Amino acid sequence: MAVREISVVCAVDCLILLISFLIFPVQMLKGKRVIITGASTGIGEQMAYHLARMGAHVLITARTEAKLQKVVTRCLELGAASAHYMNGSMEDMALAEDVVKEAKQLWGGLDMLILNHIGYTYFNYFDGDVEYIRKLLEINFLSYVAMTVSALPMLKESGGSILVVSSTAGKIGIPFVAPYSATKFALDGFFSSLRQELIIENINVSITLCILGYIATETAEKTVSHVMQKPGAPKEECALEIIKSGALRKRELYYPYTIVRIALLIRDWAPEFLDSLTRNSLNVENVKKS
Ligand SMILES: NC(=O)C1=CN([C@@H]2O[C@H](COP(=O)(O)OP(=O)(O)OC[C@H]3O[C@@H](n4cnc5c(N)ncnc54)[C@H](OP(=O)(O)O)[C@@H]3O)[C@@H](O)[C@H]2O)C=CC1
Ligand SMILES: C[C@H](CCC(=O)O)[C@H]1CC[C@H]2[C@@H]3C(=O)C[C@@H]4C[C@H](O)CC[C@]4(C)[C@H]3CC[C@]12C
Repeated sequence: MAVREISVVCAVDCLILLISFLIFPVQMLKGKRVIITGASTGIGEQMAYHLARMGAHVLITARTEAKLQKVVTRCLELGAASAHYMNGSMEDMALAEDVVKEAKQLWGGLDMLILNHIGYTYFNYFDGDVEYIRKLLEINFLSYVAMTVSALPMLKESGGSILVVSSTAGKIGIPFVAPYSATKFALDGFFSSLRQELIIENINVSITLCILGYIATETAEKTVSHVMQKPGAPKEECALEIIKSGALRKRELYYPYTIVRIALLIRDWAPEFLDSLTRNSLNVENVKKS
């Protein structure tokens, strides 16, 4: 991409960030009751910290209790109105429902449900393991549906928001992530259809689908840095953009905006060209069949 294009892209990004900052008063989240799943590390952890700084009540989930305890402690230091955790695997649909019950127990209601966790994801040629796909669908998709079903009554009462964290791999065909991509495409199908039904029924619950490019989290860098030709985007800024898009009840978030938005535009007008661009954006020679 020539220098001129890069400067235009950066200028557009800066303008978008400036506008969204100007129209997003941080006090919007003060006192709000928020569940964040997958918040022991990565983007989820950063979302918990941003919400804490905004004075929200947070209930965070993941499997690793020790990490959750540290995040809760940090959230309280940062100014959270309250901070609690529940640990367990989202393979267990009962846990998905119990987290929502805990929010009702703690707060008597819920304002924002942030569905963010994912199960172990490899970055390699699909190995034919159908059982792995079944398990990943349970963790990355069905648990999101189960939590939504449990949370909807409280969200209808509060006029709240559902934030679904997805990926460009949930909108376009990217090699080496077939099982993961299937779970993210499923999220788009289910939540985009549910959003239509909520509008038809005049139910004031927003659904924001967050389409993310490569983000510099520890897990992602460990998994793909050897294949990526550019560094990931900052997880802290990504987390803030997710929260802002949900608070402003946006239909979809694209982050990094320009990269993801251009990819989706090319997808609709020249899909084969995008497929070629995507393959060329990776050091595919570094992906060794396991
Ligand atoms: N990083 C990136 O490049 C991109 C990320 N995204 C999306 O952003 C979201 C967050 O990604 P990222 O921060 O990188 O992920 P991380 O791997 O950093 O964090 C994943 C979180 O999910 C938890 N988790 C893992 N397995 C389970 C399980 N079985 N049950 C419950 N919780 C579980 C982890 O904690 P624990 O292990 O303790 O359970 C952790 O808190 C995901 O939805 C991902 O698809 C989208 C595009 C790009
Ligand atoms: C390579 C993709 C970016 C293509 C581009 O040119 O922008 C990345 C976009 C989404 C990434 C995957 C993702 O959604 C998160 C997964 C998180 C796991 O921890 C492992 C890494 C991911 C499979 C990650 C891999 C790079 C992307 C496909």
